[in-house]
Amino acid sequence: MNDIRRTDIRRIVLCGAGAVGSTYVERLFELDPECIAVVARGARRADILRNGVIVNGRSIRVRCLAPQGEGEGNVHGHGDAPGDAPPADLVILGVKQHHLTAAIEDVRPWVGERTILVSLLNGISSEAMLAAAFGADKVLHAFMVGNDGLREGNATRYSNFGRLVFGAASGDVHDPRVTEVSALLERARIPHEVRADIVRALWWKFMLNVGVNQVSAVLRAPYRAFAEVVEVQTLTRRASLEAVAVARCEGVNLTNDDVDSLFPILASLDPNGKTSMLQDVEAGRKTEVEIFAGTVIELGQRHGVPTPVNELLQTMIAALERLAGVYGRGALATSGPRAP
Ligand SMILES: NC(=O)C1=CN([C@@H]2O[C@H](COP(=O)(O)OP(=O)(O)OC[C@H]3O[C@@H](n4cnc5c(N)ncnc54)[C@H](OP(=O)(O)O)[C@@H]3O)[C@@H](O)[C@H]2O)C=CC1
Ligand SMILES: CC(C)(CO)C(=O)C(=O)O
Repeated sequence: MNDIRRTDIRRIVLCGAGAVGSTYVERLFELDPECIAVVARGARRADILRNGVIVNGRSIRVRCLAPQGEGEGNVHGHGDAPGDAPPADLVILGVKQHHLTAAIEDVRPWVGERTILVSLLNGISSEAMLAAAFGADKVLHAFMVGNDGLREGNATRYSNFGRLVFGAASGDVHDPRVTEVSALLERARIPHEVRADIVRALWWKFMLNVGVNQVSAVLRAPYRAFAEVVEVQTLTRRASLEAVAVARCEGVNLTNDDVDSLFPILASLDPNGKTSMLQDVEAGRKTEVEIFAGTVIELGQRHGVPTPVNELLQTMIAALERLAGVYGRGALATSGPRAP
């Protein structure tokens, strides 16, 4: 399928150095400061140029590339403009879903014929968006599991890196792109797992996020609550079971046992850590509810499957977003979890 001659991955461009993306910047910069650069414009770019990417209290002075329209007359001066560099061997996307369309345009100058694209985004749609923009032959399917990154302002803290689960949609674990990315992750000490059933695995992560992220957001529940509070578990199960039901209608063989498998994963995370969606709610940011409840509801309508729990969660999360807009994020802040 892929007749382009492949060599080691040496040039990596990352767009979206937040809770998850910044942990890749950290590991890749440790491997070789020259191999990794981030792409950012405007205030994000100014912040990275001024402070670096901050992970576990350390400022990483990673190179910051300027997207199209940003380099020319750039007040900060020392970034690289799109024309300056050859295409990347690997482009990693670490933005939220609602920023993906803009991020795709921002990384476009660094995508060449042999570039591989990997999305760290949750949900089941980012790979299709990348494939539509750049061609399916460039995209590997991927997701993160077991990481507990917490972003405060522009700094990220984590205690568990987690692992990148990835593979080719074809299921070929010997696909040259898979082999190349595996070799890079090995060198950079980034835990990873190659899966032949990556499409099903991606849906499994989607099912997890539909339950865990949304319930955490409406109940302000840190990870420990999923082990300690039976009602939190019940609500999570009910939301995730609706994702299982629509997945099965789409020909993806998730089962009710898959829902049980998500709880041990949460038990391995920082007990006081928070899902990305709870972090968004507390920071007064837009959430990714459209790719979780929104997708379950849409697929439910298509297949005649009732999705009442996700409908309620969607309404509650939309209300939280509007409340933050109307009253300010202070009205929604919590003082953090209390130990039992
Ligand atoms: N946090 C977690 O534990 C996990 C998150 N995920 C998934 O990973 C994805 C990212 O989540 P997370 O890391 O939490 O999100 P964050 O909001 O912490 O990070 C996203 C980063 O991308 C930046 N960004 C957005 N658009 C651009 C752009 N065009 N150019 C450059 N930078 C940009 C944002 O800047 P700004 O803040 O200024 O908008 C922010 O720094 C989501 O899909 C999430 O569901 C998956 C597994 C775990
Ligand atoms: C699994 C979990 C909850 C943490 O890694 C996640 O994917 C998220 O916070 O978005």
